[in-house]
Amino acid sequence: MDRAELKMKPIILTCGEPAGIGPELAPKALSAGIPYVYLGDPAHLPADTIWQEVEHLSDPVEAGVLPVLRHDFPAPRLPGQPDPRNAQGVIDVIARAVALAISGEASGICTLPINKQALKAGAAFPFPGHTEYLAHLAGDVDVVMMLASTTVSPPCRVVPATIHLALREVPTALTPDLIERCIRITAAAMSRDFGIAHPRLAIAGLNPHAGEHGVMGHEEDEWMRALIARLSEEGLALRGPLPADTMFHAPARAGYDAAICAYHDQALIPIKTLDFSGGVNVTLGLPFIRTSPDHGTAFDIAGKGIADPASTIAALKLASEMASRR
Ligand SMILES: NC(=O)C1=CN([C@@H]2O[C@H](COP(=O)(O)OP(=O)(O)OC[C@H]3O[C@@H](n4cnc5c(N)ncnc54)[C@H](O)[C@@H]3O)[C@@H](O)[C@H]2O)C=CC1
Ligand SMILES: NCC(=O)COP(=O)(O)O
Repeated sequence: MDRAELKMKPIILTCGEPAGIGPELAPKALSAGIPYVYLGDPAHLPADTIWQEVEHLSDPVEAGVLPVLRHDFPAPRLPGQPDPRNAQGVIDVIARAVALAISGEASGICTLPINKQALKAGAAFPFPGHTEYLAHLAGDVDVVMMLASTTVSPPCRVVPATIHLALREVPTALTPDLIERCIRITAAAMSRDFGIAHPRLAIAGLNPHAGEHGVMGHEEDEWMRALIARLSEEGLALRGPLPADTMFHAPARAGYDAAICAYHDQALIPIKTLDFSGGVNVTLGLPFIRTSPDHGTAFDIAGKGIADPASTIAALKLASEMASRR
């Protein structure tokens, strides 16, 4: 651990869905050597977890011990089977973590996965995911979701312009205004949080072959090219619209720092294929730092003790790097 990390305020690691693998990943990630405090119910942690309750985030805890800021839940943890009674607790933990980050007590938050369906069923959660809920908690700010690789070179960083949206709704939701906001937020965050002074962004087309000049779709010719040209004149380093199928292999990735994609799977398939265990989900545009592992609740393996903490460790490390840059 370097001096900056030693002095850094801890990151809050939110428990996420108790029935998922989150509570198993929390103690496993201690090996990263990053200061963090788990916010959740200690009764949900695996029985062999060595943990200590802290009242304040700055309370000292010995190495190898998981510091826990207690948040009691009404129901026990049944791996793989979310209990609707716990849904509101999951939501409240995220809000509590955000308050700690906004107040400056924590240097950022790293969220363990939630199960969108369980939160909707158990607490009528009105948001499709963390990203939208965090934007709301921060005062309805404009944010974008980025998934960033940490172990492949050249790096793979992708931004889905539309996020948790049915595919049939994408063409209507994908507007020049939306892509422009994604470009501006991403470019600013690449400079501020990733240390890339003049970020190069690639913009994927919506259609196969980026429309092939109207043969397979019209959005690229109707407005995407004009938007990219206008923003390029301002000095932004942009390329596109590019055919999405040929923009993610290594030589192509060497030509840009982040890709703005039209929809969820166009962005997430390449990164989860290239770097599932090292991928990190980052919300750009928030007034505080938020990262997350790139995977979900993995109910199929919850309780088996086999969940891989690599993505959580990568998420904690990235949050710590971002915090030291700020
Ligand atoms: N940031 C978040 O809160 C996220 C939440 N989700 C939610 O998670 C739920 C389940 O989503 P799925 O699409 O099934 O994706 P998933 O990532 O939970 O699981 C996909 C496959 O990957 C495996 N896997 C995932 N993480 C792993 C790990 N750390 N170690 C070993 N194997 C791992 C699982 O066992 C499963 O076979 C959904 O409700 C989804 O919305 C999904 C992605 C991110
Ligand atoms: N597929 C990515 C995902 O579901 C992450 O969503 P969020 O909870 O971070 O908004």
